[in-house]
Formats: sequence, structure tokens, C-alpha cells
Amino acid sequence: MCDPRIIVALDFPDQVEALELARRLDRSLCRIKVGKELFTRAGPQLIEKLMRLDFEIFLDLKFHDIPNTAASACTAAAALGVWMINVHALGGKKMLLACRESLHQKNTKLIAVTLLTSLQREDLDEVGLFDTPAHIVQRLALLTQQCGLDGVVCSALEAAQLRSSGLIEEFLLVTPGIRLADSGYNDQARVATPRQAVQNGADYLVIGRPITRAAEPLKVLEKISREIYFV
Ligand SMILES: O=c1ccn([C@@H]2O[C@H](COP(=O)(O)O)[C@@H](O)[C@H]2O)c(=O)[nH]1
Repeated sequence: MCDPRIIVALDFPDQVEALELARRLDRSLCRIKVGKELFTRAGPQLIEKLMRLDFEIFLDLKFHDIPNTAASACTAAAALGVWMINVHALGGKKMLLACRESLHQKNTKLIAVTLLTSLQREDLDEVGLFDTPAHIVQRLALLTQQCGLDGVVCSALEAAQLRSSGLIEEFLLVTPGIRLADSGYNDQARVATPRQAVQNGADYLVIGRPITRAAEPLKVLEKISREIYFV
């Protein structure tokens, strides 16, 4: 199978809308991300339905809990046969190690969210993290790699710096906060265009509303795929 770099975030309140949109996409050009809202409403049956459409699934539940609970949740998520799952790196080293261990000999990729792409410097100050997003992302990415996970979620703005900071080449950088030159930020803060993201070294681009809210989602997906193909 080819390795499409675009992951379409299906943030919908019900599975009818989600499946309808998925059927309009081209599975050779994208994977699908199912997040908290859709999974809470539609559950594991939806994952099966999307996999029957031949999509690989990133189940984006961002587990963040004590090590035993987070690790058990990872085991349960991976048992659904999804391509990728995630946890929050701020859960700390013991949690990351327990989650990694819980997926021993499983094919599911495990990545960790560094700092949400909706956060900027002032938001970090408010929760007592007195440093730049770039520094915090860097520290959390190194910790995640040391714990043996497959990669991190970060913004594309941090990707170039991470790539030149000694992370192993195979370590995956998965970047949400992707915005087209003519689309608004919505609730995102640390954003980049698809082209900038790939130039900066992102492996996968998570794109929701710019595709799912477009009048012709497939056309936007095809356009972005062409834009990043030769970068
Ligand atoms: O740091 C993060 C982690 C996850 N996300 C998720 O990605 C998509 C982005 O959707 P857009 O509509 O393109 O903004 C969404 O599902 C988030 O939950 C993120 O944005 N940032």
C-alpha cells in the first residue's frame, strides 16, 4: 500500500455524516483520523466500518492518565486494529513507558502529543509553563523518543528544529494546525500551510476543517496532495 501523508480529521457529531464524507474521499490520498467526539458517539463499530472502506485509522483519543490506566486504554485501542493511537507526553516518562510496553509486538503506532497546536506562549504562562512552545515541544519530543514511542504530534512550526536536533530519522512528526493560505485559523494558534509543513520535515499532515468543511472535499484533498508531492 502507498503511504499517504494527509490524515483527514473526521470531526463530526455522528457517523452518518462521517461515513458520507469518508466515501467522498480517495483512500489512496489520505488516512482518516477519528477523535473524541465521533468515537464517543459512534464507538468501535464506526472504526470497523471505516476500515471496511479500506482506510487506515488514526484513533486520536490522546490518553493522559496514571500509567496503568493509560496503558490499558492503549491496549484496548490497539485491539481495534487501528494504524495509530496517541497519548499526551505530559503524562510523563512512567506513563509513556507503560503505554509503549502495553503495545509490545503490536503493529499499531504509538505517538505522543507534545503541546496542542491551539496553545501559544500566553496560554502556557497561565498553566505555569514558563517557556517557549519551541523549547517545551523539543523537551517532550526527546523524552518521547527516549521512551521508545514512534513519534510525536507537534505543530509544523517546530518540525524543522526537531529534525535538526538529533531525533532519529524514523521518528514520526505528525502535524495538525494545517491551514491553506486562504483559510482562517479557527481555534488553532501554531499553524502552517501544507507546503511549509512538508518543507519543515513533517511526515504526516492532519487536516480537518479545510477539507471537511469545503464544498468539494475531494478537490481540496487532491489539490493539497499535488502541492506537497514535489516538495
Ligand atoms: O495538537 C493538536 C492535536 C490534535 N489536533 C486535532 O487535529 C485536528 C485538526 O483539525 P482542524 O479542523 O484542521 O483544525 C482536530 O481533530 C484536533 O483535535 C490538533 O488540532 N492539535
